[in-house]
Amino acid sequence: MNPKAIIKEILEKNDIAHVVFVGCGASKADLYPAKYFLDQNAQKLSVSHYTSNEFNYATPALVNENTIVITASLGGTTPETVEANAVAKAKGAHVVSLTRSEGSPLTKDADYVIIHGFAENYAAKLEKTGYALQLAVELLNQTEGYAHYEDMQDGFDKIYELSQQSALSARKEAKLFAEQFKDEDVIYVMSSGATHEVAYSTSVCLMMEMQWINSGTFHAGEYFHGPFEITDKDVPFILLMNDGTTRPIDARALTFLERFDAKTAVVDGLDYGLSSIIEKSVIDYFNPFVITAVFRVYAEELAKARQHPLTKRRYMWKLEY
Ligand SMILES: N[C@@H]1[C@@H](O)[C@H](O)[C@@H](COP(=O)(O)O)O[C@@H]1O
Repeated sequence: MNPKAIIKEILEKNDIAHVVFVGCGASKADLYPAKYFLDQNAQKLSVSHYTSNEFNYATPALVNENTIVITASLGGTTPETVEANAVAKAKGAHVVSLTRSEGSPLTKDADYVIIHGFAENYAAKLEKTGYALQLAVELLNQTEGYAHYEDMQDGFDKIYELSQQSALSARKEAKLFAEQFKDEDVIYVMSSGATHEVAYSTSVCLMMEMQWINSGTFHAGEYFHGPFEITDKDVPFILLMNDGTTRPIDARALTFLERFDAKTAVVDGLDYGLSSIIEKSVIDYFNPFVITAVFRVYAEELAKARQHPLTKRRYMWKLEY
């Protein structure tokens, strides 16, 4: 079933007052644009976003038959996300799960399953984010109404191709980035708006997990409330810049980084032509797609330059924990 039909069917059963997004690591971060969209646009729906075990151990009181719980797990086996489905179902919530693994444990307690791509190309890696956002848009439109619904549909029609092409065009810049940053012991990552948790997953997954590089991450607005004290010549930062409402937040951070000659890699939605194909009314929500696709190429080049494959682990899938 597609997101529109899923939301329609749920609304035929119950009124929906709450939506809760649940996942771990990149799968948590990939749900963030949908949460951000609803935060920005919903007048009545309440919205929250949890790492799975926080949801399991401290389940919010509002999880009931008037709640949709949207979970995501790429492999469909992350135990705490599988458990989140059981917790949500036991409370009577409507459970929608996003995974690329048909028949995986995650699907057991899910009322609805959406299977997404991943490995096929750079665009496929964005499908999880896209389906979550589509579910959010449908929920808003079918409950409260949403004035820019058509602009969003148009965006969904175009964003995958743009992101794929953007990633393919980024190889040269990515190689430069890799050469410049390959010997760094620590790299800080920041962004704002719907891209805020792309910065988070870039830091915790691509830097720490997949490259074993120390990293910290914070909202670009928070940079001025602590982190900027470590800014100095050649201190390494990655700034994921949005082409949209929160650009002034990112730009303010960039100005400060440049003022003190920090070593700054910028991936900017503006450079990839987002505004030429996406309506201004909804552009904020599509920045994470293009920036995620482009930064994947940066991470691949960093891995090559450091001779540390993105797949290398010492604990994950090797130990019980
Ligand atoms: N690099 C990934 C994480 O980013 C991922 O989110 C987590 C959970 O995996 P899954 O999405 O399969 O639940 O596993 C690894 O850590």
